[in-house]
Amino acid sequence: MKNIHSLTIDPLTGSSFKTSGKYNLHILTKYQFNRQTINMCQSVDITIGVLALQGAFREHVLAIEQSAGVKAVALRTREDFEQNKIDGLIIPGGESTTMAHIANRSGVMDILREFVASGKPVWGTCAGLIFLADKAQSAKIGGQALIGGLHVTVDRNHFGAQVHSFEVDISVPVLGEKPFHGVFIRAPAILETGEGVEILAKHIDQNGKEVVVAARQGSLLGCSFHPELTPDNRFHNLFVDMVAASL
Ligand SMILES: NC(=O)CC[C@H](N)C(=O)O
Repeated sequence: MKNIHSLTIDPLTGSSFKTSGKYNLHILTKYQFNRQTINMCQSVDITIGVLALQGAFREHVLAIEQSAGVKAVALRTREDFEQNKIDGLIIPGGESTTMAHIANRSGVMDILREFVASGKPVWGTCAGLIFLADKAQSAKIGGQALIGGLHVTVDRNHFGAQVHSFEVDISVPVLGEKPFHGVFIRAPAILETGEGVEILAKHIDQNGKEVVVAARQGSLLGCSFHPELTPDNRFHNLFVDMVAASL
């Protein structure tokens, strides 16, 4: 059989590129196409910052650095933000009230708000989702500072206290057909979504109510659970694709 090359067509733009191998017509989802584009462009030089004030930031750094051509940097201080040109930012799980307290005390809060306003991709997981939300219910007495930007109302600890933490496979169509294993630890839920918010995943809560557990709004991504605590890198790949597409 003559040696021919694969022809991969992006279903959205119709553009195509050759890959080594045989001419077989692959129709990829936009997500898969981006993935292959990123993989092909190994020289893509992306730096993703992970807010490291508190919480599960190390796990995000490790997960991000499994993506070819992507560097992750832990950010704590104003100087860290000033000394690193970052293309995207992850706000990890932990305790949103603590993060807000430290961010305010260290002068990082306004940098975070400026970064969100810049339009560069930002991903909040669990406490990070709360931090990114415009509104938070069940906030601490006296209220807690939020970065804002994601037009949602979240309910802190929606699924209960630590002892009610759970793991469950959920459907996240944007990642493909295979369910994603969600690790919910004193997790929030999104109760209201505003303009421009795309719902990516839902879950039935302990009261039988369907709540949103993952959403995207332009360059902002949020989820109630902890993808960094699973070996499944699809959520991190989705975020890397968002960052790559924004460059
Ligand atoms: N795992 C987590 O990030 C928990 C979030 C925490 N319950 C909060 O309200 O900030």
